[in-house]
Amino acid sequence: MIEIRNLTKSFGSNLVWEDVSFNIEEGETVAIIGRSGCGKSVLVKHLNALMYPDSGEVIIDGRNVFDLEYVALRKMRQRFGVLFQGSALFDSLNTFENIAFPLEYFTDLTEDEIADKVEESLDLVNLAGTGDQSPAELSGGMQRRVALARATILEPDFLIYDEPTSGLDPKTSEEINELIISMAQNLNITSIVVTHDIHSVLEIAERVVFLENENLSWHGTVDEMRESDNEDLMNFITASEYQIRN
Ligand SMILES: Nc1ncnc2c1ncn2[C@@H]1O[C@H](COP(=O)(O)OP(=O)(O)OP(=O)(O)O)[C@@H](O)[C@H]1O
Repeated sequence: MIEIRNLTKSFGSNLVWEDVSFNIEEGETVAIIGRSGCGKSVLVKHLNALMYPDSGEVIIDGRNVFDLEYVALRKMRQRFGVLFQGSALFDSLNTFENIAFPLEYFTDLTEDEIADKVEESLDLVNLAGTGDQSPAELSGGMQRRVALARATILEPDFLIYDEPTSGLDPKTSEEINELIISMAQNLNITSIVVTHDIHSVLEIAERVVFLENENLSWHGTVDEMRESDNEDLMNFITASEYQIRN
């Protein structure tokens, strides 16, 4: 479990949010939603201490990540995978090499062991046989799947998705949503998804955290969100032009 306790963050005089507290339970998928610039990316960067708060704690397995020293911090960060916005693949490496990269860098596995793992991972994201293609040869959806294979190759406990469906057409977004669900189930990953895409939230998330006006304005289950009378939340959802009430 990840416990976020009373986090406050500002950059100079720009207060991003204050006193944010919520828990992320093991194995669940939590969506972090809110308007552009409300501090979603800044929040997830605190989970693995890529950013430090003004005050507050993030507790993983009983320890505050902001108190960890070099070796423990490195170990903790390796428990996180990140799917970056826009995939962020290395253009000069082919699909196989992109996925193998974390294994080459962080493990002592042999070339054969790495090859086996990469093939397995390609299979899991339905891209078997594409190892020698370059990112430029792949569609946007396929690139996202390669990035997902790379983000999960070290078998992380936690996976952060930064806008996983942005820039994709509805059908491809649907495929990515299904993959996020199957990754969570097959690899028993705890998923944290930053998104504007309410349709995606309804598909993949169990719980929702909504940031607004420098605060955690609302959080609850997806079912509770459908019934919520929180005005800011409803305005945000309405603005996304997606009807969640049938
Ligand atoms: N490294 C930084 N230094 C100074 N200010 C920053 C830094 N990173 C983010 N900010 C500011 O923090 C605020 C929140 O940014 P953040 O990127 O977390 O928003 P977001 O909700 O993820 O937005 P979007 O949906 O557009 O990606 C913004 O005002 C941004 O300018």
